[in-house]
Amino acid sequence: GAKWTYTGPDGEDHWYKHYPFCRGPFQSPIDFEPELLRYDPTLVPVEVRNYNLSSHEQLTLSNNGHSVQLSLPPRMQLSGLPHLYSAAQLHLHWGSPSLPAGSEHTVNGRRFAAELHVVHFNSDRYPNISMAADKSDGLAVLGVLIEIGEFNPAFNQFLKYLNGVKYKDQRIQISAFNIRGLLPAHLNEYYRYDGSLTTPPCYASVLWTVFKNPVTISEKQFLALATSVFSSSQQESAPVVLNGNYRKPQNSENRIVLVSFQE
Ligand SMILES: NS(=O)(=O)c1c(F)c(F)c(S(=O)(=O)CCO)c(N[C@H]2CCCc3ccccc32)c1F
Ligand SMILES: [Zn+2]
Repeated sequence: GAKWTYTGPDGEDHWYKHYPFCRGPFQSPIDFEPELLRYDPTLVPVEVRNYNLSSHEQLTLSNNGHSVQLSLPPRMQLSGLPHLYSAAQLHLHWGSPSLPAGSEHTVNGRRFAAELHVVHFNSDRYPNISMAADKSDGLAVLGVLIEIGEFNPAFNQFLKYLNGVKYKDQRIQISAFNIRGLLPAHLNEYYRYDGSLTTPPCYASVLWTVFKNPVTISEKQFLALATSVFSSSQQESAPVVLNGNYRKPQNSENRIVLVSFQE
């Protein structure tokens, strides 16, 4: 597809020119402002299956020029949602050293340092993510808000390999690890709403679950993420550092955000 970036002439305000859905309804991310929240006692804790991958297994870590992503096996599944969803990949959005606030979702206007997304597709209905990506009931993404604090050994299981994917289109095989360790301790408190991919093609195909409780990574881990990878390929003369790769909050259009917790 057409190239897109987070700033400049191909930045988010221009995405709609090649990707019309980016100007459509139900766009993500949004700001979780108090007036939109509605407690829903039927929201059960998210259940993850087979997230504890064996270190004998290998995963592909890659730099797609927009984020660093880790491929995930479809036997990793989500239950407790309207359908069974199988994992496809995880990736991150983060800020920059000068502006260490790069989460996509914000809470009452507060932007966190970074945000992890674990992308799943509706495996009750679709054979793979490509067939599911543009269907209204196609995807379910788990969002984990990240703030700077204690060192996080789980994130280091893939952050330690960033120098192997410095440039766009680089990919390496890494040892798998327990992906559950990247999520907050408790999966019972979350925001739930119908939204979209936060990158082109912006399909309104995502059931979002953003956990209320952030996780931490250390300042050093954040700086490694914010300074180690480039959106440019190795061949290009001028390296362009990849950071600030978050879309700004979209119009919530009076959408209700269900919450599984009471203040
Ligand atoms: N924030 S977000 O909305 O979760 C989100 C991203 F931000 C993001 F960059 C990606 S991407 O890395 O694939 C770059 C462009 O789509 C995805 N890809 C998903 C959805 C699109 C189809 C597809 C196919 C295979 C694997 C993953 C995906 C994405 F879902
Ligand atoms: Zn994302």
